[in-house]
Amino acid sequence: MRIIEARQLTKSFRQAVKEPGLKGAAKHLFAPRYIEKIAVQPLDLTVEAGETVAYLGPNGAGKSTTIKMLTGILTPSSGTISVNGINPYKKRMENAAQIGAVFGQRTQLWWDIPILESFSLLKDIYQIPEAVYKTNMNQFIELLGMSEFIHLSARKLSLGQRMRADLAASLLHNPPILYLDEPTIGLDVSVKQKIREFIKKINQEQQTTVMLTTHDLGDIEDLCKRLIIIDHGAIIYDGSLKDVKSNFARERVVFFQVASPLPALLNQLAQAPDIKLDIQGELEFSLSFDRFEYTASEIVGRVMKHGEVVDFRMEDANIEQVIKTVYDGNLDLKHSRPQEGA
Ligand SMILES: Nc1ncnc2c1ncn2[C@@H]1O[C@H](COP(=O)(O)OP(=O)(O)OP(=O)(O)O)[C@@H](O)[C@H]1O
Repeated sequence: MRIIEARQLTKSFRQAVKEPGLKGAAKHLFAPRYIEKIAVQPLDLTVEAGETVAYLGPNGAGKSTTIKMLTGILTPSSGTISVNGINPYKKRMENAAQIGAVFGQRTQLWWDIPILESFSLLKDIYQIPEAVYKTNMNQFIELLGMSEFIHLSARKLSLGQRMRADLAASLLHNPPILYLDEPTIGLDVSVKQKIREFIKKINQEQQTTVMLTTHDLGDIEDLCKRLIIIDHGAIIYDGSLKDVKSNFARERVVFFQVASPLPALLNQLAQAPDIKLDIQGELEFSLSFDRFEYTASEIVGRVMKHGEVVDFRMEDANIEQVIKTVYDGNLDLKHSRPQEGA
């Protein structure tokens, strides 16, 4: 079942153009100038119930704007959205009842009252039946290890404790959809693990649909079967973590062991601008190259023309580098192509 469906969704903002300094501010006051910033281009997005999706992209790509439209905080400039059959910006209250959301720095807990009382207020706001509330509370306190801080106010909690309390708060009303913004940022390894296990359990047991933004490869590997990458407001990739590597990992390294030194070849390669030579020993060296420019067999063939190759092995850029490239905004789409053979 399709739980989130957006068609040709766009969002533009009017941004003020101001010259720097006092003079610029004064000029803007009398003759304001604006440009239209397209944050989201016509975007089609479908998420099935029970999926866990990582929504990634560099700063300013349009992630928050999309999520804000899905949660009903922002009205789209054009296009349609249906979240569990509801138009989120027209029926904001109804939409709020069916989603949970944890947005990084902002908390939905009351700063100065004990967590337990915040939960109790949320129970009233969402009109959660007593039995559901009790079951969820007990389960969340245990799974997220919250018993030692449940009587403290949000103000007194560490970041990891507050994140756990926020996560629990967002799920008290059993929403079928959960939006998470950087759920493990700044947390230590054991808290990260707890949070990931909790999200996984909720997803598996209750079929909660999860959509999250994260810089953490561990979150993606542990939780998300599907990745959507957005850049300049448009979706540039939608698929698995494994396939993102074959689409975007550019660097490939081949390590060689040769029977005798190959000075002519090495001299020639040292001058090639697009192949990087790294000498490890008299008979061992590696060549790094762009796999969208060369195939590994071309590289191995070149070396074999000059002498006997005893052994060679290949390494691709790791997935961590690919995710870093996503966030640096350096994915080269022109050259991206499906997985090639060696
Ligand atoms: N309220 C606003 N007014 C004007 N421009 C905005 C507004 N909100 C977002 N933008 C612009 O829209 C573009 C997309 O921003 P958005 O916050 O969606 O990106 P993002 O992918 O979430 O980035 P980040 O990872 O930095 O949070 C940016 O160029 C941003 O400057």
